Amino acid sequence: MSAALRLGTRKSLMATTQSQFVADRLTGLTGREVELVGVTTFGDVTKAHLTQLGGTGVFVSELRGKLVEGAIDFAVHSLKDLPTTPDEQIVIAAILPRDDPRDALVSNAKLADLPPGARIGTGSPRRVAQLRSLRPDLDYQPIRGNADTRIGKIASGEFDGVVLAAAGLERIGRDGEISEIFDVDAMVPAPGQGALAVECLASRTDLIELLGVLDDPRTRAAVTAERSVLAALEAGCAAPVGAFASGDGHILNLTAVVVSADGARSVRKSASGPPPAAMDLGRDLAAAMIAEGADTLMGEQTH
Ligand SMILES: NCc1[nH]cc(CCC(=O)O)c1CC(=O)O
Repeated sequence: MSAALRLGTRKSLMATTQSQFVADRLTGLTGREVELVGVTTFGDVTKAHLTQLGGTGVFVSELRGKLVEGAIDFAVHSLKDLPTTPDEQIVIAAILPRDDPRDALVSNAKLADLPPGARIGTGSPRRVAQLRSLRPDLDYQPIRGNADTRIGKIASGEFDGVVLAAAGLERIGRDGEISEIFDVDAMVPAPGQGALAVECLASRTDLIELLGVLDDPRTRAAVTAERSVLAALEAGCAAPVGAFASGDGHILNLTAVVVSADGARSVRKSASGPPPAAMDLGRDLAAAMIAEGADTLMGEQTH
């Protein structure tokens, strides 16, 4: 009997739910016991806006610190929250089969049926910009807190709707409150949205091999293309950049969009290629978008 593997997790409902899901799956596939270790991150306790903290990467870096200290063996992250710049000490040992990649509106009405001036909570420039191009007449306001806290601000009357990832809402059992799920063409998702990544130390070759049973090559190819767009645009998770890829294992179809803050202008492009060339597909698409002014549009963003 080997000792239980320690899985470090943030303590939010979404984080513990997805960590427990991965733990159960790993135990089911390998027989290895997994023990959850709760970690409080600075991003969980501060009241500052995430865009001011340098994005959701704050949640990631403290769990990586625990890996380096040896306090935990592996960690589960929403891939969307992982910076595209690699950390030499850390590897993504597995990317799980993707859940619903789409954005969803939690409200008592569909977006088209909300009255002019309705207050919509979302702090994501990508969501605000794309929502503005669908409904320029609504009032978009930043919102903080875990998904359950945000949804609570509808009942309290602070907001008429909030926009969140469908996958996250499903994980915390709040998908019943979704009034509309946006088609990926209307609201291009964030790179990596809906996919979970498992990280461990690059030096733990035994563990990397064990965790590899969780990996889904099709999801990995799709999110590699999406994240490659983001990296080539030199953008982070706070940028108004959407990228979504899907494929059948033989061909990968990638669409990416950069939207101006007011939602009025955008650069949007699609390309297809073989899954092993996912990285190049994303990089080349980003280059074509830059040639059409994508970086100028992004340069206009201010917080
Ligand atoms: N930035 C927070 C975050 N990171 C991952 C998800 C959702 C789950 C996922 O995309 O896997 C969320 C919440 C949201 O955007 O609604």
